[in-house]
Amino acid sequence: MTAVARQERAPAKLPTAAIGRAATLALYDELSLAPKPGLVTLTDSGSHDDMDGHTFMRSLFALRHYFAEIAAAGFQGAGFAVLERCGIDAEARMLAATVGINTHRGSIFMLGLLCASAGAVVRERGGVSHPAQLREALVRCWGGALSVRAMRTSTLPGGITARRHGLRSASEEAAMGFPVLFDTAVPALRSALHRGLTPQQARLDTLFHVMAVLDDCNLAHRGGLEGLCHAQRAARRYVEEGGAAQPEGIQKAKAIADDFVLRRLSPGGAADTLAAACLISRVCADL
Ligand SMILES: CC(C)(COP(=O)(O)OP(=O)(O)OC[C@H]1O[C@@H](n2cnc3c(N)ncnc32)[C@H](O[C@H]2O[C@H](COP(=O)(O)OP(=O)(O)OP(=O)(O)O)[C@@H](O)[C@H]2O)[C@@H]1O)[C@@H](O)C(=O)NCCC(=O)NCCS
Ligand SMILES: Nc1ncnc2[nH]cnc12
Repeated sequence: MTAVARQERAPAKLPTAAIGRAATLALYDELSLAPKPGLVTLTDSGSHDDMDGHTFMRSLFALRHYFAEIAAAGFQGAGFAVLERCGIDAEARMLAATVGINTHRGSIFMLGLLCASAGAVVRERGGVSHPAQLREALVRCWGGALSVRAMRTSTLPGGITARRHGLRSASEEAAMGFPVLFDTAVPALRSALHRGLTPQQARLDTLFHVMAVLDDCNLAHRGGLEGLCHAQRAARRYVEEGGAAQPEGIQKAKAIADDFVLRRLSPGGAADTLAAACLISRVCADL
């Protein structure tokens, strides 16, 4: 399709229930991707000894109404406190479903904010045509509150790790309008799909692009700065060598996955960012 034709395409009418469904499917897109370095897939637990594919499926099922609810809140122009309440309640449902295991806390936050942003764009325009509209709505509607929130002292592992090492936390990424998501993950996914990679290859390629640049607090929490730098170097090399499109793309990804398991590394923040890019590809008429 030409650029002009793309510009002229009207976004399809998108109800908030469809945004919620897209988020649930995006979490499944991420979970079902294999191989994945250190992360849980449907068939292996990666670097985790307390969760597997079933734990994630239970969590995903428990979250399915949350994403539609928070999209509806965004559609209604709700303030940040309402979104935060929805997120906290969803986190409680996740922990009940997984018996206390943190499967999706980062996704509840990140995909929740994106669903709310999609709801706001749908109210204003009827549908979402371009990823930039989501970023603009996020910053305009809740950017101020997110910046205030990012200055609070977190007592959670990710926040503590970010402070200790001077990294950009999940809250700070959100306050800045998710730069890694919009400037790295979405362009990587778009480019891979346009080059004709399969959806699985495109997601794998995107995951590595994200790992190469994200201050992933899960990696630093488990492996210190050394673990984070090791993972970023491995991802950069993989991308420079041709990523998932190279003939040995899957084998090399498997070798990196084995290395991460030996080191107990798990890029949970990159996994959330991949799921968020998959959500955007599902709700935007033009990716
Ligand atoms: C704002 C919150 C997200 C709090 O964040 P904070 O940074 O204070 O602390 P954590 O909750 O510990 O970390 C945030 C999670 O975000 C993911 N993440 C990590 N780095 C980044 C990054 N640079 N950018 C974006 N996202 C990032 C990551 O989530 C994923 O990993 C988790 C699983 O990993 P695992 O290794 O098993 O983790 P643990 O159990 O913690 O440790 P172990 O002992 O096992 O090693 C999983 O959650 C993934 O999704 C970080 O975990 C937020 O908590 C908050 O305020 N929530 C309530 C409000 C809300 O959700 N509102 C929504 C709308 S406003
Ligand atoms: N598949 C996965 N494995 C481990 N942590 C994650 N956080 C988000 N998705 C994950």
